[in-house]
Amino acid sequence: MGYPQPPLVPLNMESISKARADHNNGDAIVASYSAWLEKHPSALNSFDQITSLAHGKKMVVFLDYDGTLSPIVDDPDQAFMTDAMRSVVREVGRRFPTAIVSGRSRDKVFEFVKLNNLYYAGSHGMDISTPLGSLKYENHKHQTRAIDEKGNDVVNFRPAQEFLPQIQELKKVLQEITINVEGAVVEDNKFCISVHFRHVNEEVVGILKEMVETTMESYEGFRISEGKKVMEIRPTIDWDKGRALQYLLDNLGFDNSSDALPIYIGDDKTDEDAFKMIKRIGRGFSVVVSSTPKETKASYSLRDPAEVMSFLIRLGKWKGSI
Ligand SMILES: O=P(O)(O)OC[C@H]1O[C@H](O[C@H]2O[C@H](CO)[C@@H](O)[C@H](O)[C@H]2O)[C@H](O)[C@@H](O)[C@@H]1O
Repeated sequence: MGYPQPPLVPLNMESISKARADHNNGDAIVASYSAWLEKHPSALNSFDQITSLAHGKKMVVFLDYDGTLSPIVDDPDQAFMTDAMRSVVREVGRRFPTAIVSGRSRDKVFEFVKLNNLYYAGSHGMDISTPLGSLKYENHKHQTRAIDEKGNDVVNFRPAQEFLPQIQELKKVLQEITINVEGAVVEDNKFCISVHFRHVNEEVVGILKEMVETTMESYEGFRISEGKKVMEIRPTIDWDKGRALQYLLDNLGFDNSSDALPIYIGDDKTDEDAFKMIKRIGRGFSVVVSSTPKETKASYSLRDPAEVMSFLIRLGKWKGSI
């Protein structure tokens, strides 16, 4: 008795050449990613090299949130990190000074991460809160003492504070002009605003961008940068994620700052400012999270949040073993 035969699929020249093209395209993508990896080697494969350079130094860990600790998802309000990732970050925070540096408002990113043993820099670094007594300099012009929601004495660093009334007004204007653009979402990130277009019809995205750009022409002192299907609007002050990294690094009270070695992991354009800062200060490690080749100043790479988690697990174990 013979085995049942699969139905015969009729092949034509068109389907054969499409399959060949897909195959060749796949090969080309793999080849270009491999070429990119030569320039930005995997931080996992380079782990021993990283830790040997970090030996005897005080490593300080900086982590972006969206696309780094949580995968990019359709709804910004649902960008949860897994409990497993949270445990790993908690462990890292126990072993190294660790900061979350996000474009989100500080409150919102804290709601996602929910860890008390970390530092938080929200609004692209324009909102940093640190426990009173933890900083070397507590008389910076943008610092104010406050009591946080949990009743702790903290030092808030908010270099864009004076822009707050304008940002609130801007939020309302942006909500009004985008109200009829199906899928557009305006997100309040306290010292900056995100206009999301992930769910806007592709043919309308250009019009939306133009509307936002035209509106912003009447608001001096603001800039627009573009992230993943999002326009990020923030005050044009000399402050970004790189400056936030520098502020924390200089201020966390390391006796000899040349011993402090930053490692920054992030996936988006605004993280490039932190990669540039690491280059400028001439020590530390910059790691871009990307599964496709892209222009970056980062030295190392990781493909996705799953690889970020594997890397952080190894980092924690390494510190525990020395
Ligand atoms: O600095 P980050 O922590 O990476 O924040 C950058 C932006 O992240 C969020 O938007 C991005 O992630 C969303 C959830 O995965 C996704 O839906 C959206 O398309 C992405 O652009 C956040 O909502 C923005 O406000 C941040 O500016």
